[in-house]
Amino acid sequence: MQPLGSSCTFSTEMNFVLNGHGTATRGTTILSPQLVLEGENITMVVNGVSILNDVSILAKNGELVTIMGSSGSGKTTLLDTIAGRRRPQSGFVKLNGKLMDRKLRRKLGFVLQDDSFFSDLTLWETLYFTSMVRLSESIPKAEKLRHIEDLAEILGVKKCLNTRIGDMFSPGLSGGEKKRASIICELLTDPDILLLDEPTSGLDSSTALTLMQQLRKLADEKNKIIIFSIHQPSSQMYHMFDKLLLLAQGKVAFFGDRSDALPYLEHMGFKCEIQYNPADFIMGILKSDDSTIKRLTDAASNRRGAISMNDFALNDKSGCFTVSVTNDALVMEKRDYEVQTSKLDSLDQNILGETEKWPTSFSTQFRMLSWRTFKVSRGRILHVYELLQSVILAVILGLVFFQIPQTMGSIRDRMGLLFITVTHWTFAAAFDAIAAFSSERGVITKEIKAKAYRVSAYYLARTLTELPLVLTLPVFFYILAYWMAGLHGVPQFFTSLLVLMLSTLSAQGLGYMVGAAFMDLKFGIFLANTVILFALILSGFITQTLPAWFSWAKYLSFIFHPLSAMSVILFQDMQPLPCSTMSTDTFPQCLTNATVMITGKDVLLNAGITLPISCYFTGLAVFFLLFRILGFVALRIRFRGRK
Ligand SMILES: Nc1ncnc2c1ncn2[C@@H]1O[C@H](COP(=O)(O)OP(=O)(O)OP(=O)(O)O)[C@@H](O)[C@H]1O
Repeated sequence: MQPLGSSCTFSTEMNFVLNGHGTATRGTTILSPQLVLEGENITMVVNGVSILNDVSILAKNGELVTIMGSSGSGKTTLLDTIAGRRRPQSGFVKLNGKLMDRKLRRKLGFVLQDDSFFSDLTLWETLYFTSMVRLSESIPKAEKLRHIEDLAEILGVKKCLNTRIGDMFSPGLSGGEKKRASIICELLTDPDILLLDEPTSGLDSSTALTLMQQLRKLADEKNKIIIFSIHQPSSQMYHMFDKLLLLAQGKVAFFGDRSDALPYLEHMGFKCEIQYNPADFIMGILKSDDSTIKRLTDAASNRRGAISMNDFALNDKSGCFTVSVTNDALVMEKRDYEVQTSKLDSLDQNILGETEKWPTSFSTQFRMLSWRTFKVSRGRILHVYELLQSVILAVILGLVFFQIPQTMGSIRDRMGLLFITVTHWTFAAAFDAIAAFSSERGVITKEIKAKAYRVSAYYLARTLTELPLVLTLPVFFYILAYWMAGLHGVPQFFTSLLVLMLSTLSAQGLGYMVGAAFMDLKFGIFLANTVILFALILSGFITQTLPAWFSWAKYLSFIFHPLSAMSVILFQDMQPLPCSTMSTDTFPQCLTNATVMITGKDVLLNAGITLPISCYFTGLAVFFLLFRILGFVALRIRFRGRK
């Protein structure tokens, strides 16, 4: 007798039950496949190396389809291709005969091998965000919350709902709990198809078995298509699978019912002794020498051809069909594929439904992303170390420049204080934004690729939510440093603080731009460092001896504008100061007339600050907007949607 879940689920001898929603459930087994997922002759070549070669796979409702193969055989690449994360050179992925597109991919959940989360969020917060953003707004909130509880219960993580996800620096959930958390994240959206890349890796054998039982239950009770890769399933797990796809060196070595795998391999000369774990036995074969692999993959490929030639597969649309050994089995397969292949085109494509472009509205996405950004960024930007650094640096600066006297000799000191302040917050804000993009890369890439939300909602939520956070420490710093240094004038304090805030936000915008464009921490830091140093050199505060033909370049420095604006604010109304012996180099007029008074205008002219303050504010605003707009463009290009 065929085990439950084999391709004989089509057999009329079995007991079929359709539930009230028209979805077939296994009571329990399906009469006809409502959903058939086909991967058809998929070939993937990267840098001239063939990673997948003419691989086909087919799965129907209620099936657990397992991809096995040694490391590097192409399992992840195949799952990525089915999920639409990678585009094959040739071949297609279809659902009910319809090419998978962005909308159909909504029916699909993908649990990655190394899933990424925000480590500072609790499991509940992670699941809450997912359900609020990825589940339709027509579902009441209470129902979404119940759904979270139910899934947490089913997958055995209810007790750790309030535990932080954690990371290598501050542990939280265990590896197995994280794995189950990522499965719940995907299950929350109730996908018809669930892809899992090595869901049992890193789990102990009993947790792995429990997880497999849960997946089996999902396939049986919720009638889902579940396709996953696995390395070393136990014998007990192996017998839960419906279909097996064996991959070796990117080629199919076998695809068919799990129950047919061992007879087929025996037919090919590999007999599995009764005491062996079949999975270990199969993995052993898949790690054989090149000639054995070639024999297996050629045989699998020829057999497909032979069956086609014999017209067993009829109009085989999938290009993949169960290879069986005995004549009886072939007859059985023929009947299956008659049903399957003839139905692929005629399958009710209405079952695919009209999927909304986005699961939730822009405002919901924005609200939830802001909620999450605030929780995640608050801990990062206002971290106790950052706070300590700001206080210590402000106090040191305040002490070094303590109550600077209003003399000619101190003009340079005051400029130095401004320079240090603006430079420090420029580096801090830019690097923080780059580091944040780099650390979030995994999560947002996964979510945006899954079309969970719009890039614009993410970017807007990110930039607006982080705005007050990123300004908190500079404001705090400036209050301490300004008043300790004795830079007098309340209006001057507030206006110069405004400039510092705008300057910090421009630098953060630069970080967004670089971070979004590259998302590689090392390169991002290198690039931002180079740009900031270049801007500093051009700012006119390090050297004033730029060649005349190059003097315009200072306007391209986003640091020149805030430094100039702050200088205007602090020096233009300065009390005129008499020349001193130290000022003759700086102010030549002191040479000719020692009684001349140096005004704030002289100081500014001497520093090359000649324009009205409004021009510097305009320059600042231009950089503030430009960096942010370019950041958005970079992000859009990075996540340009596939149709
Ligand atoms: N972008 C890429 N550039 C070059 N080679 C790649 C690329 N992506 C995958 N490969 C190669 O393709 C092969 C298949 O990779 P894949 O990750 O699909 O294997 P796998 O079977 O999932 O392995 P594992 O079990 O170790 O996760 C590997 O040899 C890998 O190095």
